[in-house]
Amino acid sequence: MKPDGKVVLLGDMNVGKTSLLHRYTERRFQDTISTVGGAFYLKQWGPYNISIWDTAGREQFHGLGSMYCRGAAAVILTYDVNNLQSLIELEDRFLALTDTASTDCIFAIVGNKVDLTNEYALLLETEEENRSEKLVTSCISTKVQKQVHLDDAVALYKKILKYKMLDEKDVPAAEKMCFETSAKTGYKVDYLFETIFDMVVPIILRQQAEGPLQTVDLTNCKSAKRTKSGCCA
Ligand SMILES: Nc1nc2c(ncn2[C@@H]2O[C@H](COP(=O)(O)OP(=O)(O)OP(=O)(O)O)[C@@H](O)[C@H]2O)c(=O)[nH]1
Ligand SMILES: [Mg+2]
Repeated sequence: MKPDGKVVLLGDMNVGKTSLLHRYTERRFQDTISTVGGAFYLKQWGPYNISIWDTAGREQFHGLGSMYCRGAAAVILTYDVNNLQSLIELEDRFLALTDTASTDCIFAIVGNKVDLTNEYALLLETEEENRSEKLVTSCISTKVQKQVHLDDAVALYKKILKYKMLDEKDVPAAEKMCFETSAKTGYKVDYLFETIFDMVVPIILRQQAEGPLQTVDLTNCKSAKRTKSGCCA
């Protein structure tokens, strides 16, 4: 079955990409091993099949990233809120991989592992339905000061718009596209994926209306060759 649209998880090793996808698809947090290459999961969203690609953050698999991003309708750039370097890497190492994504690709920036921070209890307070969880987490004393703040993610989002030469007026607001999650507790994980799926639907419709041309690179190669020989003749 051919997926209608593609969502790609990118980010440094150990930030929790696989754990986020597991949490969403299997509804639990389990031990992971560092991803080799990449893997995808198919999600039925209304009448559409969306593939979610989990990629490897390790440097040695870096070359594969742009291949996974080809034609992507959304890219989820993931960092660890307790590791500033993981946010810096998104700009330095991962952003360029998204050059192969769809021209109207949506970008989300996700800070994972918020459960480890001392702000977590505060975040939960705003979430009425999580009152019981708050009691459990307040017993844990190993909380740390968050290293990366939402403002840093918002700043990166604005840099991405500049890099892509997009106008803030034409894309979803930075505040809407920067998320903080915990794959461990499930905090905001469904919200993240489902917000993205909803936003991907119009892109799927546009991709389908334009037909397969846009995603088949081979066609572009052929027409480029023809033009070249045309010039020589
Ligand atoms: N406390 C906490 N730990 C997490 C969370 N998400 C992931 N982890 C842990 O962080 C480690 C790395 O998680 P993975 O999901 O394998 O990370 P990844 O981004 O897929 O890493 P690569 O596949 O190497 O790119 C594992 O030990 C997870 O259990 C989270 O939200 N909170
Ligand atoms: Mg992984």
